[in-house]
Amino acid sequence: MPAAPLPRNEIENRLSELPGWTLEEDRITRTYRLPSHFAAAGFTVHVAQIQDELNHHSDLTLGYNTVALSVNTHDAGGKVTERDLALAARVMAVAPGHGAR
Ligand SMILES: C[C@H](O)[C@H](O)[C@H]1CNC2=NC(N)=NC(=O)C2=N1
Repeated sequence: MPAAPLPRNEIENRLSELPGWTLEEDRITRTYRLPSHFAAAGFTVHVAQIQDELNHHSDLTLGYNTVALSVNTHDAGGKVTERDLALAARVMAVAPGHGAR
């Protein structure tokens, strides 16, 4: 998958298809709220599995009942690329199954 930095307008356009995800200082971020701490921990493990599968890893933070992701592409100098958006889309697809919103 290409790891070329994307222009801001393209990122913003693509984020319109990723509800809740925002662009903050060359990172895309999203905080999910879960029904319980245990659900949040399980969601964290699932996200880690997806990240290893994609070989693309966010800063993944587990809170009491939240899971926060913040990601850009290190190999592209810390800029947002298709790889970040692909990760966000995969996470978005599995979130409902965990009760994450
Ligand atoms: C060697 C390994 O393939 C690279 O370091 C991978 C691992 N996970 C990664 N994660 C992120 N966010 N950006 C990268 O460029 C990246 N590269």
